[in-house]
Formats: sequence, C-alpha cells, structure tokens
Amino acid sequence: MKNNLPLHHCQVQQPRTTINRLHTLLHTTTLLSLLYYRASSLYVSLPNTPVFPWILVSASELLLSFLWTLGQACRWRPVTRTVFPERLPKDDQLPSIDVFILTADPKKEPPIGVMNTLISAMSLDYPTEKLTVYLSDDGGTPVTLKATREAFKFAKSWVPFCKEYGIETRCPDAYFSDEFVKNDDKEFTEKQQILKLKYQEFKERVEGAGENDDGTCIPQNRPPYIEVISDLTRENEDVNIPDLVYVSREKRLSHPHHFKAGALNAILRVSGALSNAPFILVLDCDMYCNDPSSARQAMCFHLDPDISPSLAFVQFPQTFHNVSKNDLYGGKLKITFNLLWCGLDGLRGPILSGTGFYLKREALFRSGPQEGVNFIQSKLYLDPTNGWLESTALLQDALVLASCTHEENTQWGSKIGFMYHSVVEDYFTGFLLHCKGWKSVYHLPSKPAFLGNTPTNLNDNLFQGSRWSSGLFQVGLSKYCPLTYEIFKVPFLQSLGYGFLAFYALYSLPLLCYGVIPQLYLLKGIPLFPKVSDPWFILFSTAYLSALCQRLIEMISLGESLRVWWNEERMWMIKAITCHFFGFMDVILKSLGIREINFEPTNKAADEEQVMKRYKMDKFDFHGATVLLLPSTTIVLLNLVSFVLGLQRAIMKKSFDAMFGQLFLSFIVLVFSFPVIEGMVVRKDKGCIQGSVILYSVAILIVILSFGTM
Ligand SMILES: O=c1ccn([C@@H]2O[C@H](COP(=O)(O)OP(=O)(O)O[C@H]3O[C@H](CO)[C@@H](O)[C@H](O)[C@H]3O)[C@@H](O)[C@H]2O)c(=O)[nH]1
Ligand SMILES: [Mn+2]
Repeated sequence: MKNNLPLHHCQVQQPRTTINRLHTLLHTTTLLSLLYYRASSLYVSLPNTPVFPWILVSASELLLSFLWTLGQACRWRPVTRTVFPERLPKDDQLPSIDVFILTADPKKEPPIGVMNTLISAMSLDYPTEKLTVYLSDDGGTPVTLKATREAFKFAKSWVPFCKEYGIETRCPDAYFSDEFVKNDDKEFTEKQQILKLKYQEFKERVEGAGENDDGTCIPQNRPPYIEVISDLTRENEDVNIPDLVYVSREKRLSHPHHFKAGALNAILRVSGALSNAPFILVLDCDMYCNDPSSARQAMCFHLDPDISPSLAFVQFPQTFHNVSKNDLYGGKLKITFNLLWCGLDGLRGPILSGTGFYLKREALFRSGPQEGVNFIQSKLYLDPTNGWLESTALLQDALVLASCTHEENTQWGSKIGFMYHSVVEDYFTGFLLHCKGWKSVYHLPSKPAFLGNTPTNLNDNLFQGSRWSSGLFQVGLSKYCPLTYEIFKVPFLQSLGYGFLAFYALYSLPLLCYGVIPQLYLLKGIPLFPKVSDPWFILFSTAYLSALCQRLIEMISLGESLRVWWNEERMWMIKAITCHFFGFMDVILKSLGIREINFEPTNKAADEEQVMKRYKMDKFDFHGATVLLLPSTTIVLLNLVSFVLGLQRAIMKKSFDAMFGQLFLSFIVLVFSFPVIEGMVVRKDKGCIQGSVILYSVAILIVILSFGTM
C-alpha cells in the first residue's frame, strides 16, 4: 500500500439513519397501540362482533407488524463506501482472480448474450496473467462450446483494443449498439470499424451455430468435458489475453445435480486444480461487466489488512440495462439494492446476491476466519497456480473433479463450497458464511459495475419471484431459520435482517386476508374497523400512511419519480398475493413431499417485438400468465363487487361512518390493481388477460362468495 493511505472509506448515511430510527419509534408505537385496540375490543365487544373475521384481521395485522419490524433491521445503520483504487499496490503484487460465468440453457439464455458477458470479463482492467475466465455450461450443448471458441478468437482482437484505447464499455454488444465514439485518431476509427465487422461476423457465427445444430436440446446424461480454449486457439503467442476454460460437468439422471450451486462447486474444484486463484468473481451469464475497474475496486477491501482476515466477499449490486422507463415491473429492485443492502452492510455485511461478487476462495473451505492469520501474506495468496495447463494429467484430474460421483460422501454442499439446501443458494451460502463469523462488504459505485437482464413480461417476473420466495421461505422453515440458528454467533440485528427475507413469503397471508375478509363483511354490512368518528380510526390511518410514506420518501430520496414509486408499490402488492403466495405454498407442498425442488433459469431471450413494444411503453403484458395470476384476478373481481355493492348499501343504510374503512380498502385495492382490471375488461390486444384466467377467477369468486356470505 502506497504511503499507508487507506484503500477505502466507510461512512454512516445521515440524515437517513436518524430519520429511519425516529420513524421506527413512531411506527412501532402506532403498531403496538393498534394491536392493543384489537385485543381489547375483542374482549369488550365480543357479543356484537363476529369472532372469526376479527381474529383473521387481527392475526394479519400482527404478522404485518412482525414482518415490518424485521425489515427495520435493514434500515438501522445504512453505510456508504468509497474506494481509492489508485492506492493499490503495483500490478505484479495483485492477487489472481478466477471468473466463473454460468449458463444452463441456450434457449432461455442465448449464447450470444453469454459470450458478451464472457468477453466483458476477459477485458476487465486487471493484469491479464492474473485473470482466468471459466464458463460453466450446465446445458452441455455443442452450440455453447462452439460459441466459446468463437468468443476467444474475437477476444484476441477485442481485449487489446479496449486496453490500448482505454475503452469504458467492454461488453461488445453494448459498445456497438451505442453511438460510435467520435475520435480524430484515424487509426482508432479504422480499428473500430474493423472490430465492428469482426463482431458482426462473430455474432452471425454464434447465432448460426444454433440453427443447423440440434444442440439446443440439453443432454440429460453426459460425461464431463473440459476444454482449455486458450490452449487450442492461441496461435499468436504475443496476444496477451486471459485464459479461457470451458467446463461442462457430468450429468446423470440418477444423480442429483443441485442446479446452480452444483455447477458452482464443480467449477470451484476444476479451477482449484488449474489456476486456483485466491479470489473468485461469480457472474450469471447475463450480467456483463459494465465497469472494467470492478476488480480493482473490490481489491481495495480484500487487500486492506485491517478487514481482510475476516472478509469473505465484496458484493456489488445487481443492476439492469433493460429496465423500462418507469420500471413497470419493479425489476430494478431499487429498495433492495440501494437501501436494504446498505443497511445490512452497516451491520456485518450484505447478503450474498448470486452474481457480481468477489469472493475469497478460502472462505468456502474454512469453518471460519482464523485469528492472527494474515491472508494477504499467506502462501495461497502469493503462489496460487498449481502448474496450470502444463500437463494433460492435470486435465484428467480436473475431469474427475467435474464428475457427478465426486461429491458422494463428502461435505460438498453441506459444509464446504456453495450450499445445496435451498434454490437461493446465494442467500443461504452467504448466511452460513456470516454464521461462521465471516463478514462481507457492499459496494455501490455510481457507475454500475455489472449490468444484467430483468424479465420484460409479467409471467417471467412472477415466475422468478416465486422461486425466490420459495427458496427463502424454505430456509426460514428449516433448522437454519435465521431467527434461531446460531443466534449467539450472528448479531441480533443481522439475524433479523436475514429473517426478514426468509419470511418474505409470509406477506402473502395478511395481504390475501386483507383482500378478501373485510370485503366479504363489507357485503354483509358488518364493520371490522373502527368508525371514522372513533378516535381509534386515526391510529389505523396513521399506520397505513406511515408505512406508505416510508417507501414513498425512500424512493424519492433515491432519485426516483413518483411514477416509479407507484409502479413499484403496485407490483409489490401484486407479487405479494401471487409469487409470494405460490412460494409459500411451494414450500408447504415440498415439506409434505408433494413437490420437488427445482431451479428453472429465468428467461433471458428477448421477448417478441410486440411484447417489447408494450414493455417500453410501460404497459403490462399478461400474455402467458395463467395460474400465477389467479389470486390477483380473483381478488380484483371480489373487490369490484364488494366496492360497488358495499357503497350502495352504505348509502342506503347511511352506514358510511362505520363502513368507511372497508370501502376505502376495496377502493385502494382497485386503484392499485388498475392494470389488472384493464387487462381483464378493457384491453383486447395480445397482452391482455386470457379468457380462461377470467373464467377460472369468476368460478373461484362464486365459491368464495357462496361460502363467505353464508
Ligand atoms: O441448474 C442451473 C440453473 C441455473 N444456472 C445458472 O444460474 C444463473 C442464475 O440463474 P437465473 O435464472 O438468471 O437466476 P435469477 O432469476 O436471475 O436469480 C437470482 O437468484 C438466484 C437464486 O435463486 C441467484 O442464483 C442468481 O444469481 C440471482 O440473479 C444463470 O447464469 C444460470 O445459467 C446454472 O448454472 N445451473
Ligand atoms: Mn438472472
């Protein structure tokens, strides 16, 4: 370190921290009073009040309060970090990095996109000889292998060009779809033109490889295969680019393969035999490197002797390049990555987030950080290579490591490597690392370090959300429940933060209850909330407004527009009763042995032109959404009925004062669900809600109404 100046700086966010804490105080007081009201009025007014709905509504409020409280842990101490990469040691003293890029299905993950991620990683601003890029192809298809070979050839011209001219955008597709950089330098302009042509040819070859090849069909049974691409195609030794290795692990129907975590562990072992770099960057196949300096930024933490001994990983946010103007589906995950993760960083580090993290290899093998051991000076750090590529015997060994029997009777997936227990392997692996005493760091630079794809239609969104909810809740219900597991090792607030996500699926229950019960009793004219003239009513409105305003103020303070906040709020409600409910049910069914764990990759292939057009116009696209949408469409229909009939009844019976709470609730559900109403009633285009979905909803509605109004 030059002049011993610090490599990074960490600051508690103010005035956010103070505001958050004051708000926690205010809101907690409100919630407690509200619960007191529910409990006491049940006791006092039991004779006139139906017990069943009262208990359901009170239980929902209790559960909402519980989840809200957990969420405050992520807001308790948000911090911001700054790095000073210019103070890093010289290039020859930097540690090596192995980059893992994962792909699983060439149909859902078009190879040209995967190759762009791969090329962007090969062009990271880091000493070339210290970088090895691995592609794990879980599909094991010839198309991807061919594409990888082509990518290496293209990278031989692309990487030196980027480095020579200090190109900022190193993902070729992103670079060539932008306006060309105007430059007086003739040589540069010429090279740029040549590269553009080469990229076109490369793209055609990659896309062509898929057409006349039935390789898009994923072989279920296949031997392991490893190819050191750089060895085969490196004719011209003076081209200095990182090594590239293609790995397709063995797959047999008779052996569980553990999805992404299984792929990560296979590649972890193979890379351990070949390059064995002390640090690993993990990238999903759609997350390209947008800022080539991310490796150096991450090293500002990993190389700081004060924090390095216990630091397991540096997490960058997931940012997306294809978010629609007003973030129609809330795909930006703004609150998560700009607020909650900063808050967790102020406790003992953010949650591992699947992609865009620089991890210390050692952390996946040790039972915890060791006191007094300085990793930076250890042998592993200084001499990582294991005789890389020199011997073919080594490759033979590596093949064994990628076989599906290698893990039998070992601790892979349970004690070492990435963890298998849940499909959110990232969250769960990170949680166990924190339990073992490791820490993590969150770095949120102003220029996004990585950019990926967010789903551009509703069904893909709901599908992805259901998988997350299910995976998270599975951890919550298991012996690893963050609220109880290793409570003496994990700081209290951090446990709450982990618990908040583990139980996120539970939001579905109170929201479903709030979408059905008060409405049914509105139809019957029985009030479940205090009268508007009752002073207790103020409490209910305060609780609602305070929760709503919290998110509104947070979004505005993050520089988002009102529209974006509205969209995100709306999507939050839709997701709560659809994905989170299905996630919840999925875990219940799995624990009863009725369903199997599955991890279907999210679709990253570009949607049809019409779908994209609607997305860009911020118009919902319900096409393809069927079962996942049913709770939402049914609730919307119920609320339409209850609002219209309830209003009529309130006017006739002059019971507006008593029924206002329920009327308002129905109204707000309808307002937030406007796109769903539009999709059912008004729209006739291809993105509208399918007739069969409406029919099923009507059928369910009839059942609910006949039971509910009995
Ligand atoms: O059997 C599998 C399944 C998936 N993947 C790869 O895993 C990555 C993530 O899958 P994706 O479908 O893109 O996940 P997301 O829906 O984006 O999910 C998020 O949540 C996942 C956990 O559920 C994390 O692993 C991801 O990093 C995170 O981005 C992709 O590169 C896939 O190719 C595999 O290698 N093997
Ligand atoms: Mn993804």
